[in-house]
Amino acid sequence: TRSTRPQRLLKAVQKHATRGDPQSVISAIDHFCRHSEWAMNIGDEKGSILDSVVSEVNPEKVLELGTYCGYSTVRIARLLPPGARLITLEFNADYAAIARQVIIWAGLEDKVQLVEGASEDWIPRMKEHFGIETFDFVFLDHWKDRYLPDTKLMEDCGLLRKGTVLLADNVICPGVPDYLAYVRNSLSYKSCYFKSHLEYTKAEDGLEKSVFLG
Ligand SMILES: Nc1ncc2ncn(CCCCCNC(=O)c3cc(-c4ccc(F)cc4)cc(O)c3O)c2n1
Ligand SMILES: [Mg+2]
Repeated sequence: TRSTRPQRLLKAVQKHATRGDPQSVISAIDHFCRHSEWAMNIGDEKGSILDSVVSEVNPEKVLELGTYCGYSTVRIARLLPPGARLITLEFNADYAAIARQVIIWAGLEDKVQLVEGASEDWIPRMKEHFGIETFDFVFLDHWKDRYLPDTKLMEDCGLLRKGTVLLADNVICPGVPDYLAYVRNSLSYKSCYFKSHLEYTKAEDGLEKSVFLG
């Protein structure tokens, strides 16, 4: 049977990227998505904004919601200090299998724990299952109608602390209007918008950075 797009993306990484070199993995995926097949990675333009926010926060504990093929996982993990940990949740087993291979090709498997399952099932188990107190940085890139309920769930589970930074992808396209209204109007968040473009296109999209005030 015909291969899947994530399988073809992984093949492009294994063909063009150097094992253990995260930047070459990022470049190989961006080249594949620009010149072969579009895929819903955050991409290079929004990816640079992600890089700058991660570098500013310099987090020890990171949660990523929605792994897909591991592109943003690699972007984040390559910037983490020694000993820092990234937990990434992926619902789709086929995507998770590809992402595991992409993360290994980048040589970042020691910093990353990929968990298969739904965010709503795993967020309540972060403390007892992973020994996590609170997260320093959360990247939201999963089902757009789960951004808001999962943010409230993280609050209720005590996973956010004064200063935790949430960064949300796709706040314009596909869009997360309920989440945006919440973080922009809540007295518990200081929020700002980074205008950009939908990955590999000219369409508008952007990232919303929201600092939890406790
Ligand atoms: N609850 C839970 N827990 C854990 C999980 N793991 C995965 N999922 C499900 C996530 C399914 C993929 C989410 N991402 C997107 O849908 C997405 C779409 C576009 C896009 C598409 C077509 C267009 F024409 C324009 C824009 C662009 C993006 O950058 C996107 O990120 C989970 N859910
Ligand atoms: Mg996205």
